[in-house]
Amino acid sequence: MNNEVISLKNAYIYQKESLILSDVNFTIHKGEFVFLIGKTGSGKSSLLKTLYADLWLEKGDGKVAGFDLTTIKHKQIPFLRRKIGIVFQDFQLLSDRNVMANLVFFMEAMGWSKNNEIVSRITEVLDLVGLPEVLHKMPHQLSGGEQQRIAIARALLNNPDIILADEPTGNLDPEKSIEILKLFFKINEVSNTAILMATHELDLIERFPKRTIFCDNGRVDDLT
Ligand SMILES: Nc1ncnc2c1ncn2[C@@H]1O[C@H](COP(=O)(O)OP(=O)(O)OP(=O)(O)O)[C@@H](O)[C@H]1O
Repeated sequence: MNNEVISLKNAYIYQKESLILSDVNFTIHKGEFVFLIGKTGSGKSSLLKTLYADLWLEKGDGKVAGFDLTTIKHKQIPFLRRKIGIVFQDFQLLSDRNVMANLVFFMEAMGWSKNNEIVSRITEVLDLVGLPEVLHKMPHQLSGGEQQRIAIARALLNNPDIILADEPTGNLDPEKSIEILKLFFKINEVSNTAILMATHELDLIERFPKRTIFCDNGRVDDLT
């Protein structure tokens, strides 16, 4: 059985006409945890955006969760996104509604319709991120670390094949960053979801060594 969730072969990553990364080659399998490191501006976000089809893969081959990035049609992108959980640095919760309404909004957009299934999945993911009691809180009533946990819960709702996390600890202090990283390790272990986490915080990687892919000078090296 092919258990690849990401595969890039001779891929070239562009932002409009600018070539950002050349000849990118790596594969990530189901259940792997991988760091994506590189300085600011080295192309980590551009690479992740290509993986969730926010940028087109114009040259080379790429597959994510069974979708071919070179031939994917616009109308298939929501189906690709259902197989990927995306976590951003700035959490991106809807500030005008509570945690429950944030998660319900996302699930309805993703096609969930049965109330009992929605409620039971929300309970499961909030338990998994260690925040079962915050359903009725507004985002501004939560700390940064808690908001990021809710964003991670949201990313887990569809039981994705992989989570793509773009600097998820970038807005958090060192102690909270480690808590979030440990939460990703737990999710990776418990649900066997692959995780690709972009960071420029080398101290995190030194402390918790894992497979690491490195963006530098327009190239990507698999350091493992
Ligand atoms: N929307 C855009 N249009 C044109 N160029 C862009 C765009 N977004 C990013 N770039 C350029 O692409 C290059 C890579 O940026 P990218 O954001 O992918 O790097 P990064 O490693 O994620 O950095 P950071 O950690 O600061 O987000 C940079 O030179 C940046 O200026």
